[in-house]
This record gives sequence, structure tokens and C-alpha cells, in this order.
Amino acid sequence: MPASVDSSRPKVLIPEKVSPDGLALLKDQFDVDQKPGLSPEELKNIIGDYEALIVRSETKVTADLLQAAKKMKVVARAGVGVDNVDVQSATQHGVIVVNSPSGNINAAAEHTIALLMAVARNIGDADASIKAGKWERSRLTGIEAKGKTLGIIGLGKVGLTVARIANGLGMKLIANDPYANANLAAAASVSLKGTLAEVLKEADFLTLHTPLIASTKGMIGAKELATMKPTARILNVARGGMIDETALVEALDAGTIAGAGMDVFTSEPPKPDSPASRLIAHPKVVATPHLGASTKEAQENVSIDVCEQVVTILNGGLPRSAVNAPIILQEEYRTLQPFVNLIERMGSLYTQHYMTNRAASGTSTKSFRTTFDITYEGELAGLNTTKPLFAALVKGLLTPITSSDGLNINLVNAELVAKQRGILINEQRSRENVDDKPYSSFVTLRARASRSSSHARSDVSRSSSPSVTRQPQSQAQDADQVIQGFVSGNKPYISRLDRFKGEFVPKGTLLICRNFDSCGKIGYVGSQLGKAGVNIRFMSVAPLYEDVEEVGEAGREALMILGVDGRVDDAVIGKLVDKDGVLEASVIEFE
Ligand SMILES: NC(=O)c1ccc[n+]([C@@H]2O[C@H](COP(=O)([O-])OP(=O)(O)OC[C@H]3O[C@@H](n4cnc5c(N)ncnc54)[C@H](O)[C@@H]3O)[C@@H](O)[C@H]2O)c1
Ligand SMILES: O=C(O)[C@H](O)COP(=O)(O)O
Repeated sequence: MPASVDSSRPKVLIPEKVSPDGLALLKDQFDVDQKPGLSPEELKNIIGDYEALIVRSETKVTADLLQAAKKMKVVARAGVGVDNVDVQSATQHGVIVVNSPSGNINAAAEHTIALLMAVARNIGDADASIKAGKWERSRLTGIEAKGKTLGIIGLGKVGLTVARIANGLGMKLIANDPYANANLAAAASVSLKGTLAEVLKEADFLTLHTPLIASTKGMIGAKELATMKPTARILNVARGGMIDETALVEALDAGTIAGAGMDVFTSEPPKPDSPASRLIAHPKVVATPHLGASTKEAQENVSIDVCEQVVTILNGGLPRSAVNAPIILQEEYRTLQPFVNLIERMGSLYTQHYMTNRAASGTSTKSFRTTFDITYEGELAGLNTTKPLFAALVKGLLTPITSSDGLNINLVNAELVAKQRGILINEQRSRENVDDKPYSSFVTLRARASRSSSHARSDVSRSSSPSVTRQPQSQAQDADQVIQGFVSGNKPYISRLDRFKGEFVPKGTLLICRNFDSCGKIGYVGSQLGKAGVNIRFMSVAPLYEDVEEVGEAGREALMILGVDGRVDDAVIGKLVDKDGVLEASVIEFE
């Protein structure tokens, strides 16, 4: 019987143009139907026959479509962004969504360099001019890349690749990425700057390579553009929405920014008369229609990557890049889920408390932590596998600083992701007796100070986004950072945060303040939050872990942990961190 009419073979539908290199991997085992140009209605009518769907960015995989996809096991996105897939609905239907987070890195980096050169040498303008029959040599004089400073915002996979190519062009490289790995940056000849402002001030070319997340949305607006050199040129091959398009058009008009190379826009394709359309039409702008990933090679890579994953899933395995794959397998769920939950929250608390959303009085210092020790004590030490706990830690550390579609950590890929980011995680087990405690297992997460990182036992290494920490004034700059927790009644508790002990549940929005342990501090914080309309749900005080006599009166501090409803914005934090108030405050969001 010919393969195509064997009704027992799973069926794969491809309603868009996807490179044939990956599709060849499917054809031995599955019936593959390529049907470009289907209307949403036609797609819905036939989707019920298929076990797998492979798309790029054009097909809208809606909740309605997934409802009709009764046999569907996997939706594969041949690229990174899954904005066109209703991932939540897929999860509800038990459909795994996979993507290809690395297949188009080089293409995006090379496109950035292409735009840089095009902007430097007026290529778009010159091309239009000569095609119009003109010969304008002096008007179109450009500048060279060699010797110029390239400011890179976001030194991840694409940013680092851009840096390596630009290094070959003789450019001076500077970058801002609070989570960048200092070793990888140094190896690429990039000098890391502590603030975005420093990069903006020095850059001759500025290129953006961050995900579009809350902290990067609108990160380059009128205020930031005003601090740049009037000769500076800006490139964006990441995502629309990070640059205020109206402000950029105004700066180009005013001559306070010299040019721009844009591949991505707030609305795609741009609506007529939108700020994106005005930017594209600007004579100082070279624009491309989201072509960063559109090379033959990148399309082959992403096609092979996702088709391999479709084969794995349809054969009952776990994919390497699932957007919504579980961290734990069904059979381990009951034992491990509470600890997966705890450890993911400990990782998230680490990143948010030490690296983001933190304000402190006085001068703060940033430090990069990439070596972690995680110790499992009590019953947990006897587990056959700690892989899900490891994956939960990597996920917790990285999720607060990555877009949901850029990094999908699961059981299969956690180790690889950690390795790519240069994070070392040493797992240790201790059978210390916890009989006298209200819990059976206990977890300690220790971020090593750089002085001790060279002694790290690297039995497990994974990636992590490097950390920038504003350290507490009273904490030695080279002290380890410690978080401890346990599970009781299936609920996660944090029991130690650095030098402070006190139990709290890592849930909802928490405001964590460090203060001198003196009268009036709780009242001060309560009154500032009250004025800002922020409701306090609960409050817990964590005193020093050490003997107070050892730290002396000056070091007598405590933590206040408040569960709050409502937004604690920078203005409120600014009021809290005050001589009458607290020494430091951070806002932590848990799902
Ligand atoms: N135009 C295209 O076709 C195309 C193709 C591929 C990737 N992309 C986009 O390029 C961007 C980068 O992709 P990637 O694979 O390098 O991602 P990545 O996750 O490897 O790197 C992102 C980096 O940004 C850093 N970062 C996060 N928040 C930051 C902040 N507030 N300030 C400075 N740095 C911050 C992270 O620490 C990380 O190092 C993404 O937006 C991705 O969607 C676009
Ligand atoms: O998300 C991506 O992978 C890139 O932005 C490219 O998307 P595309 O497949 O639509 O070119």
C-alpha cells in the first residue's frame, strides 16, 4: 500500500512555506500535507484530521482552531516568536507547542550588520537616487564602521554574534545587559557598562537585542535619544515596541539622531499613517520588512529543528524546545511538584531581588553571579533524580528576564540553556536529620561571590543569565547570597534571605525592605504605601540570622516582607528608600 494512503500513519499539516530540508525528516513516518493559502475557515474544516501542525508567523493558531483540532499533539513554530499561537489554549488541550530558539541567530546578527553598513553608507538612498537617473556622489558621502563605538543593548545570543562580527570590522564594543555573562563579554572584546545611559552617551551606532518584555518596552524614548550623539545611528532587528517610533522620527527630523536601520515595528505590517509607517518613509531610515530570519540557511535550520521535534513528540518523546512542556513527568508529579514549585520561586526570587527592581540608599555596586550551589537536605536528598529540580531552578532564575517565547525551559533543555548562558550549578545532597523541623526536606540556594567561583565543583553546568546585583550597604560586596526554603502542607516557604531569617510564602506581589531595626520603620512604610493606595495583605518581619552581638548596633537590621495589592512603582520605592524609611526595597512578582 502506498505510504500516503496508510490511514494508520499520523498526519502533519503545513499551511505555510517551510524549508523542505526538515520536511524530508517527516515523510518516512508520517503523511505530510503542504497546503499553502488556506483560509482560516478551510483550515478549521480540515484540522481535525491532523496530529501535527507546522507554521511560521502567518497562520493564526487560535483557541477556536485548537478546539477543532481533536487529534492534535504538537504545534511547531518554524522560528522563535509564538505570538501567533494561543499557547494557553494549546496547553489546555494538551497540545505541545515547540519552536526553534537558536536556528536564526546568525541570520539576525548578519542582518543587523547589513543595516549598520547600509545606514553608514546611505545605501538605500544611493540606490533610489541612481535608479532615478541621478549621480549624487557628494550628497551621499558616508562614514566608516572602523574605529566607531557600537553600543549593544542585550548581549544574548544575537547580541554576542553581532559583537563578534563587529569586532572584525574594527569597531569598539560596549554593551549594557544587567544579566550578561562577563566572561563571554570579555571573550568577544565587549566592555560591559553598568547603565544604559553610559552606552547611549558613547555609542556611534546603537543596536538593540533584548526581548520585548516589561523592562524593555519603550526603553528608547525622547529622553534617551536626547542623551545620544547627534551623529549616532540606531538599529533594531529585535522587536518593535522597544523604541518609541514617534520620538525617533522627531529626533531624525531635528537632526539630533543621524540615521536608523529598522527591521521590526510596533505593528507589522505597519498600518498607513502609523508612527511605524512614518519611520519607514523617513529619508534617514533604511527599513526592511522583518527579514532578520529570512535566509535560506536560517530557514533550513529552523525547519530541521522543529521537524526533529515533531518526530520526537509523535513517537512519544519529550522535545528540546517546548514552549509549554512540563518540567516533571506524570509519574513524578506527586512527589516533586511542591519542590519544583519551591525551587522555581527561589530562583525567581533570586533574580528579582538581587538583579532587578531594586533600589538602595547610597551607592550600589553591581556584581555578576554565575555559580550557584543548591543543596537538598532531608528526604529530598534520597531522590533518584534531581533533574526536574535543576530545571526548575534554571527556569526560575531566567524567566523574570526573558520573554515567554524566547526561552522555554523544560526537563530536556535546562542543562543546555544553563551552559549557553555560562551558569554553573552545583547540586549537593545532605542527609542531615530534619526530624526536629516542621518539614521533611529543606533547600538552600547559594549564589557564590566571584572570589569563590573558581573553586566551584562543576558537576552540573548550565546557562543562566548573568546577574547584576545592587548589594545591600551593610553586606560585604564579596559575600555569598543565600536563600533557603522548605515545603509544608504542599505550600512553599522561604525561611532565609541572606542574613535574615523569617518565614514567608513566595506568592503574588511582595515588597521586601531592609531597614535599621528601630522604632517607626513599619509605620513609615505603612503610611507611604497607604498614601500611594497600595493595600497591604500581610506583613512578616525577618530579623538577623546572626547573633546581634556579633554584628554590633550599627549592623542591627531586619527585613520587612509585605504582601501587597496594587502597583508599587519607582516613585513609591523612591519615597520608601529614605533616611527616615528603609535602606533598600525590592518588588518581587510571583505568578
Ligand atoms: N528580526 C528577526 O527576524 C529576529 C530574529 C531572531 C531574533 N529576534 C529577536 O532578537 C532579540 C534577541 O534574541 P536573542 O536570541 O539574542 O535573545 P536572548 O534571550 O539570547 O538575549 C536577550 C538578552 O537581552 C538581555 N536583557 C534582558 N532584559 C534586558 C534589559 N532590560 N536591558 C538590557 N539587556 C536585557 C538578556 O539578559 C539577554 O542576554 C529577541 O527580541 C528576538 O525575538 C529577531
Ligand atoms: O520570531 C522569529 O523567529 C523571527 O522574528 C522571524 O520570524 P519569521 O519566521 O516570521 O521570519
